[in-house]
Amino acid sequence: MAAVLRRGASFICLGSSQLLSGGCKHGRTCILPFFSSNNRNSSSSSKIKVDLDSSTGIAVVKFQNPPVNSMSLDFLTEFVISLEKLELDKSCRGVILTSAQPKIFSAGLDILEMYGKSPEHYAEFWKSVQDIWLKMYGYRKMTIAAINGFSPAGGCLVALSCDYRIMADNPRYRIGLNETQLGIVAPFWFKDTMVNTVGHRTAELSLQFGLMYSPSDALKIGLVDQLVPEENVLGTATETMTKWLAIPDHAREISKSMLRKPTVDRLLASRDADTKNFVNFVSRDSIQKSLGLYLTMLKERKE
Ligand SMILES: CCCCC/C=C\C/C=C\C=C\CC(=O)SCCNC(=O)CCNC(=O)[C@H](O)C(C)(C)COP(=O)(O)OP(=O)(O)OC[C@H]1O[C@@H](n2cnc3c(N)ncnc32)[C@H](O)[C@@H]1OP(=O)(O)O
Repeated sequence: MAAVLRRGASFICLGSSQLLSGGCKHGRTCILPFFSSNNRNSSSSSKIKVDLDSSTGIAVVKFQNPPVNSMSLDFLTEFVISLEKLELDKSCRGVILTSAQPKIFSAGLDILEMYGKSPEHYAEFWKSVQDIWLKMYGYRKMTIAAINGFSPAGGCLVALSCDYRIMADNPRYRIGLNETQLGIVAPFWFKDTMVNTVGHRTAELSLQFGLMYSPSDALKIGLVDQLVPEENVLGTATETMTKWLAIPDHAREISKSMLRKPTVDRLLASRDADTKNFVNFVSRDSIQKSLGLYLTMLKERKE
């Protein structure tokens, strides 16, 4: 089991062979955070970097999983633990998600986690995908996606699960739920998240074609809320967060919950069936073949 080590203002999770303290979620052992007295608390595990400024209440969570921030099981586990920790931290009021990788927000789910593995592995992976969406879509604190690069499929879902989306105005970037182009199907909660953001008709076109939108088209359909020059993405996200934080937390939080809880509850009511569906679907020979061809296509593009 991969170790999650957070140094400085942080906590440490280790595999079961290195037990150090009481249990935490995800079957890992955690030493809970120790914060220094200054206003900035930084922590960096291998794939997620967290920088919390407790004087403003704003945390920046950076994806750092080169080359493309694909969401592997380890990435998702570290990501959900970071969000949980920030949700419990009273000095944090809002979270900005962005990427430490140039030109890529996230390439979405790690296709290698869905290819050539056992049914048990697919189930474990899918539960971690559900976990991150449930955490993000129902997150109590304000969230902004600062989308500084390509954002297909799972990357788009993460952005859609935030309260506000700011994207770099670079015409080369793309964002969208492109699952059908890989020969797979976005599950109902990906679809619900898209419908809740862009409306039913746009989602029909978007999901069936697996459309990837340029930043200006994404703005037109309401998939993102704002475009800014690439170098201003994080700065604008911080300014925007400051404006949102002028709203009393409890009022914003209850409003968000009223709007999103029914969507979250749909998955909570059928998590096991959804996992079984995924495992059956992804284990099919035809789906494995599609994913294999897509991986080959990604590699051959470079040659
Ligand atoms: C009815 C029942 C329904 C039940 C539900 C069933 C199924 C639902 C299933 C799944 C839902 C999945 C959602 C997803 O997120 S799938 C992932 C979709 N992602 C993509 O399509 C993105 C693919 N990648 C790209 O387009 C480009 O890589 C990108 C534009 C992001 C970056 O381009 P760039 O040129 O910079 O980099 P590359 O050279 O292409 O890539 C470098 C390296 O990384 C590998 N790679 C890229 N993306 C992924 C990925 N998502 N997973 C794993 N690996 C990835 C790529 O192959 C290169 O590898 P290498 O050649 O260096 O070894």
